[in-house]
Amino acid sequence: QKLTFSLKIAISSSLSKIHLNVSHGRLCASSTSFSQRNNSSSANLKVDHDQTTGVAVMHMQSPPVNSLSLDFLTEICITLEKLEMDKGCRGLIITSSQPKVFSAGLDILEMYGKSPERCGEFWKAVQEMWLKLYGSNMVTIAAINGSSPAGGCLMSITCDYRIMADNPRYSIGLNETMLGIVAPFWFKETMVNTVGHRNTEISLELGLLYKPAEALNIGLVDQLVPEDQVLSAATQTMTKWLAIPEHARQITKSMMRKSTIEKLRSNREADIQNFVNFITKESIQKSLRMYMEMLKQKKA
Ligand SMILES: CC/C=C\CCC/C=C/C(=O)SCCNC(=O)CCNC(=O)[C@H](O)C(C)(C)COP(=O)(O)OP(=O)(O)OC[C@H]1O[C@@H](n2cnc3c(N)ncnc32)[C@H](O)[C@@H]1OP(=O)(O)O
Repeated sequence: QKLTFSLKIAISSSLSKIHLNVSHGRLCASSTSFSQRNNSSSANLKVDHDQTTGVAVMHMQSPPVNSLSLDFLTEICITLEKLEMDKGCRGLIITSSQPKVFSAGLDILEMYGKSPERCGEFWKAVQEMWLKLYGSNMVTIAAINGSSPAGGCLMSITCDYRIMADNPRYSIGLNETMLGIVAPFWFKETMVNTVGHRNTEISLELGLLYKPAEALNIGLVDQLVPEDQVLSAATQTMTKWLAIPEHARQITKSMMRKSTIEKLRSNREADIQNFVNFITKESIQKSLRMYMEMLKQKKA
């Protein structure tokens, strides 16, 4: 199974290279389509692709809380790759089918008690998801219909636009320090690019999770809507973004993001090594164990 996932990531990476050569200025006409149905027991994603609008909605449905495991990340990467290659898909909305949670972030169990090799494979998949999403030529909108801590927040801020359910029970933020771990430079830079240096400094050092109104106030999300309108608001916003001349929007996006992307692209191996060395430390493993116990206690 491990080999299969490595292979999938490898295929996915090479497709990405092909894509980079052909993606700018692609035509908008819809000729091909990709659809993924939720009728397989292994599928944690449902993709509804409306070929008439060119918009795909990716519903995350990995119970209980859409935590990003290696399997789930691999599934997301393959789906992103297929949609990116599909000329008929110009916009992507990411949302959750799980109640109350957009995504609980990286799967803590992937970082606890695992071999260095497995940790490395996991981190490569995290990088891959970020590279695909942050560098996507599609218009990407996060329809955040639940809590979105850490990796869930990262996923949201890699999108072009964020719409969150106006429910004070939900929160969003890069809370890594609360787990005794450190958001790597590319998490940090994505956050700086979203809310600025000072907000990021406070937010990351304190591991803050923001209520929707606070998140709107610092620009971590762009819009709040009633919970039952998150998807419709995302669809409306998508229409506006898709009305902009495509090549101009794509080049502008690339100009804004390419230095951050390039920094990770040219340092992937070192970044993996850094993660593995850090996460496998005895003291960090202890912090993760305590955090997981705290999560269980909170439930009891
Ligand atoms: C050099 C770089 C080094 C390191 C960089 C690493 C960067 C890490 C990034 C991350 O994303 S770390 C993950 C951080 N995530 C969190 O802190 C979220 C923790 N979860 C929660 O706060 C809540 O679960 C919730 C998302 C708000 C949902 O709350 P709810 O009450 O609805 O559910 P509950 O808490 O009962 O959880 C259900 C079930 O799921 C398990 N769970 C929750 N989150 C995770 C997770 N991220 N990974 C794995 N498992 C998770 C939780 O323990 C429960 O399990 P149980 O049913 O078996 O008890």
